[in-house]
Amino acid sequence: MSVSSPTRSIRIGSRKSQLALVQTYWVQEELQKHHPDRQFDVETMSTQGDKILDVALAKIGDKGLFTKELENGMLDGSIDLAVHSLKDLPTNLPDGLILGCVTERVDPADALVVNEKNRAYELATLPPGSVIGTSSLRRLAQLRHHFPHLTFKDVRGNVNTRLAKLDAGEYDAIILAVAGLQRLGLGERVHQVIPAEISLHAVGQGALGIECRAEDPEILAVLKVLEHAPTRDRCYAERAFLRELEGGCQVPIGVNTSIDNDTLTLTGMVASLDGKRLIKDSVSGSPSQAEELGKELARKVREAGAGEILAEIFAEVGRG
Ligand SMILES: NCc1[nH]cc(CCC(=O)O)c1CC(=O)O
Repeated sequence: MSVSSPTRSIRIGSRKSQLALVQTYWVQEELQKHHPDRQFDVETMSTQGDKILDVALAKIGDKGLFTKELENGMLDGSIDLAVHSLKDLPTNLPDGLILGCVTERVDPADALVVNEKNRAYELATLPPGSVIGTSSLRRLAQLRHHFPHLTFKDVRGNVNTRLAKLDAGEYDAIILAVAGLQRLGLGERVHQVIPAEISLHAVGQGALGIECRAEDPEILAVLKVLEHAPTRDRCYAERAFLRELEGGCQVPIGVNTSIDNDTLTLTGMVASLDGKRLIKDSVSGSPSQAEELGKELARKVREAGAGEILAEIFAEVGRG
C-alpha cells in the first residue's frame, strides 16, 4: 500500500516549568534544523518535584524527583526522549535508559540576585544578618564557610516564584544559577557572578542532558547532532565524582572543570553543612579518561576527610 515507509514523529518529553519548556523548545528547534524531514512533538508532564513544593528539597532525598515521570514515559514508549537540566538528572539512571546527549554548556556559575533595597551590596559587603535564600546544601555550606555572619533561609518554587519572594522582601538576596536566569531572559537580574573561589557550581550546571532508551539507535543517532564533546567530557568527569561520593541523598558537593590543551582539570569539594570543614582538591588528565578522573578525585577527597563529612550527613538525613 504505502510507497515510502512513513517515519513516526519523535516525541520529546518535558517538565512544565517555564525553564524546562524554554530548554525543551530550544532542543526541538535545533533537532528540527538538523533533521528537516522528521517531525518533533513536545509532550509535557508534571513531576513529583513540581507538586511537592512545601518540603525542603534536601529532606526529600529522592534524586529522581524531577525525572521519574519522564523516565516512565520513555520506558513505556509514550515519549522518545526527555530534556533535563543536567544538574537535575540523577547520576544513576534506571535500567534501559541512558544519557544520550550533552549539549554545549553556558556559564555554569551561581549568581547573587538582590532586591531593590540591597543594590549597593555584593556578597562580601552584605551586612551581618542579611537573609540569603537558597535550598541547595552545596550553596549553603560554601557560603556559610566564607560568610558565617550571613543568615540562610530555605527558598522553594521555580525561578519566577523565588524572584517574587525576594522582591516581596522575604529575603535580602537569593542565589540562582546564571544559566537559568539567562535562558529565561532574566540575565539582568544577575547582580554578581559568584567566583569559583567562593562557590563551586553543581555537577552538570549550565548544560542540558537528553535522556533516551539505551536500545533505541534511531533516536540516539537523531540526538547526537546536538552533542558538544568538551561539555560531555567535563560533565562525565563531574558526574563520576558525584556518583562516587553521594549515597542517594543531597550532599554539599561542588565542582569546576576546564579543558586546556587536551587536558581536563576537575576541581571538587565536599563541605560539612555548617560550612566549618571544606575539603577541596583537583585532578588533571586526558578528556577521554573523564570518568576515571572523577573517581580518582573522589578517592582523594574521601581520604582527605570527605568520607567522615558524608557519613555524618547520611546519618543526619537517615534520622529525618
Ligand atoms: N534546581 C533547579 C534548577 N535546575 C536547573 C537550574 C538552572 C539551570 C542550570 O543550572 O542548568 C535550576 C535553577 C537554579 O538552580 O537556579
